[in-house]
Amino acid sequence: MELKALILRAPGINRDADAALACELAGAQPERIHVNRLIERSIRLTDYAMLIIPGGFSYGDHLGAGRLLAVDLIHRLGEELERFVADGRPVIGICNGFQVLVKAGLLPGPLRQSPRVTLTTNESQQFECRWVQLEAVAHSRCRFTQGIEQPIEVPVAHGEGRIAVRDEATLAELEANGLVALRYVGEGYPANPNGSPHAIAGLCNAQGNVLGLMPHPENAVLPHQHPRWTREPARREGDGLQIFRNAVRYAASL
Ligand SMILES: NC(=O)CC[C@H](N)C(=O)O
Repeated sequence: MELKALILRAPGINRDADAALACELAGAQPERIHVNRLIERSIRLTDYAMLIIPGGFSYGDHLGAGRLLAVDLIHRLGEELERFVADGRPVIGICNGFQVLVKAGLLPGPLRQSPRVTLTTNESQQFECRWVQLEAVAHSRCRFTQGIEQPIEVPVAHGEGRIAVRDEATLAELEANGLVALRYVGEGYPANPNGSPHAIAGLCNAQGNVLGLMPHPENAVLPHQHPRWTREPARREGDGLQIFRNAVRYAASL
């Protein structure tokens, strides 16, 4: 069965082709769709099995990374998106896409509750661009990190990747409810590139079907994307592909 993945495009989004390749390698059929096509209803979100919001600099990161695209999503596509999520369909926001999901209130959710989590400027006060190690949190509710038992290597490239929470209780709640999906491996900077508390790299919603992460698994799908691919034993594929494969498998099971 053909499983269609909607890869959202918007002004300034620039990793849509990478996300499309990752979906294709994972067995889905990606379509890169501009947000305006959804807003004018010439294309329906509900015709797709999964949604990917890729990385980039949507609307030039004005008013804070992800903020303006989040406004589009809440105010012009809110109901459709809410239904999509409630139906349990996979939504993955990568880097700028994660920022969009958080600023739209879809992560950690529930939508329309006053936001207690945001993403803000890296502690280093600079854009961080390098490969990092990630671990999947064992007891997380996330559907797409299941079975990832070894640390994985993927790149990061962001200026506003630090999780900020309203209070300690919020952080404790994220942990206790299994909403922390991924962490950076290693103590402090530079292993944790942005200074997020508890080294959080990715969050999911309570249903586990919405994942947002700062690193870029879509740029770690082919063996030769890895920086040591000529020096280390042959890799069959990039570590990031597991996340997309899990999402496709889960979407197919719905
Ligand atoms: N690669 C990205 O998606 C970057 C996200 C955002 N523009 C930032 O700098 O934080």
